Amino acid sequence: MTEVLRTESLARAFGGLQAVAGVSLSLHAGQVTALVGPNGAGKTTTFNLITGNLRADSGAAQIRGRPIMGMKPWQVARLGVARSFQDLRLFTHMTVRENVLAATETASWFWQPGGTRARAQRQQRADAAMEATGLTALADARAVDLAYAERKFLSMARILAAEADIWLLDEPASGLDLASRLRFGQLLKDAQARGVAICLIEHNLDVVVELSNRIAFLDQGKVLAEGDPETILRDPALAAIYFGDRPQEAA
Ligand SMILES: Nc1ncnc2c1ncn2[C@@H]1O[C@H](COP(=O)(O)OP(=O)(O)OP(=O)(O)O)[C@@H](O)[C@H]1O
Repeated sequence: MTEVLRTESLARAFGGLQAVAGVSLSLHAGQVTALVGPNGAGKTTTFNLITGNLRADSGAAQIRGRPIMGMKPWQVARLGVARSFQDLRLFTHMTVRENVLAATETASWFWQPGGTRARAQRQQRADAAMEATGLTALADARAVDLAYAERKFLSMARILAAEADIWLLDEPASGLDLASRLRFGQLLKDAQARGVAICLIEHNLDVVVELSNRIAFLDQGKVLAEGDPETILRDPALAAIYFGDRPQEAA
C-alpha cells in the first residue's frame, strides 16, 4: 500500500499546554484512517500542523517524500491535500455552485492560453461534485439558506471538486441523520476505491467502525495506539480514556 503522507514527531505547544506532543502518522492511498480520542487530544491541531494553518515547534511531515514543514496552506493544497473544518468555512453568501467552483481555483484564468478550456473543465468538475453530493437542484441556492446536512455535503462537494488525493476531514459526519450518513459513507467508499487517502476525525464510534480501516488513538497530544478498529475499540484502557474514566496517575 502506497504511503502518501507521513508525519514524524510533530509537536506544538500553546503557552504551557502541549497540544501535540510528538505525533507520527502515516496515510496510505485507498485507506481511511480515523483519528480518535477525547476532546482536546490534539486531533484538529494535528491537521492544522499538516496543512500549514499552524506552525509546528518541532517534527517533520512529508507528502510523497517531499518535506512540507513551513509551507503555506495553499502550497500544501497544491500537493493534493484537501481539508474540511468542523465549522465548515463555506462562503455563506455565495451560491452552492460558486462555493464549489471556488474550490477548483488552481486552474488557469480564461484569458491565459488554454484558459477557456480550463474554465469549461472547472465547470464540469463543479457539476460532477454537485451531482455526487446530491446538490445539483440547489446549485443556485445560497450556502446560508441550506439545511445543516446540505451544508455538510457542500463542504464535501468542495473537497471532491478540488480533486485532491489526500483528504483530511474534521468531523464530517457529525449531526447527520442516518440516511445522510449512509450517503456520506458511500462518498468515502467511492473515493477510497479511486485511491484517495482519507484521514477522518470522528467521535461517533459507529461511524468509525463503519468507515475506517485503521484507527490512530490520540490522547494528550500523543498517539497512544494504532491498529485496526476492532482491536483498538476493544481495548478497555483506551475505552476508559475515551469515555473520561481515566485511571489515576501514580503520584
Ligand atoms: N489556537 C489555540 N490556542 C490555544 N490553545 C489551543 C489552540 N488550539 C487548540 N488549543 C488547545 O489545544 C488542545 C488540543 O486541541 P485540539 O482542538 O487539537 O483537540 P481535539 O482533539 O481536536 O479536540 P475536539 O475533539 O474537542 O475537537 C486543547 O486543549 C485546545 O484547547
